Amino acid sequence: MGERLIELRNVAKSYGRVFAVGGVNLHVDRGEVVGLLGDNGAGKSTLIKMLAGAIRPTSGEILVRGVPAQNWNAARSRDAGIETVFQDRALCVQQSIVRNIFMGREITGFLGFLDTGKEHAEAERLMREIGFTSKVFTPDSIVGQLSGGERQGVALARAIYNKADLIVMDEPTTALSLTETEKVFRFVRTVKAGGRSILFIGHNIHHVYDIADRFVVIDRGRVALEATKEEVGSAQALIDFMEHTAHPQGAASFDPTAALPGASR
Ligand SMILES: Nc1ncnc2c1ncn2[C@@H]1O[C@H](COP(=O)(O)OP(=O)(O)OP(=O)(O)O)[C@@H](O)[C@H]1O
Repeated sequence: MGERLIELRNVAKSYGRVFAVGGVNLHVDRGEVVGLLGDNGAGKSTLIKMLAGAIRPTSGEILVRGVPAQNWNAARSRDAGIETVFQDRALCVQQSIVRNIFMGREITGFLGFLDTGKEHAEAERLMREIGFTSKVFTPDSIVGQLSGGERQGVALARAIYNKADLIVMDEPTTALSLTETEKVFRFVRTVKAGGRSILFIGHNIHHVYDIADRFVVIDRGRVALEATKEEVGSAQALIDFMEHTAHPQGAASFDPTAALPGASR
């Protein structure tokens, strides 16, 4: 098992009397891809916002490499090597690829002036590293002219430039074509091969099953299942489990281990 990069321990978040997340344990180790699944409103976004330091847990602990984090916020999350690629990808569509990659962390040279030559060379290196190359676009191409999958590439290049150890991808394949989804998968595999970790949030269970090593299913703010791919055995078993958790009357008589060949819990 790789180093424990991040751990949420018994973390809860409430808004007034509404519990968005109630007492969740979740961890990501180095070099693994964890799939985070759950219905609409299950609490996935709340969890990743807490990881990103965008919101604070109401209770519970966040541990970074085994050490409890103090005063957790967005800057500390970034410093801890966590980058979140949100659903809208938070890119400036009127700007070039190179400007988007280095936004807020520009490469400067003598007297603090922007070193555009170095930025271009570094952008090309990053794009090669994640297999994001093309005869059509260059680092100067405008992001608004790129496809959804290519925009994901820009967001990932930025995360890699920022030396993220954990990249949180919020529904990265939603609204992508098959070819583009395959590109995103290729990025994920390259990132993993480089020893980084991914937390992959998705609604398409087949996509998440294909790419993840371990799965965490959230249901109404709680962990309904945590299992490795080996334990789960098939995408269909995961679908069956999720259908039962979404229908509580079925869940009462549903034994997840029966639906998950090889499951140990
Ligand atoms: N700022 C907020 N104020 C009040 N309730 C909130 C707030 N943010 C989230 N919630 C509630 O918390 C619950 C979990 O929401 P969350 O957005 O985390 O779910 P999700 O799993 O990401 O859903 P989706 O897949 O639809 O994006 C929902 O019931 C939601 O209405």
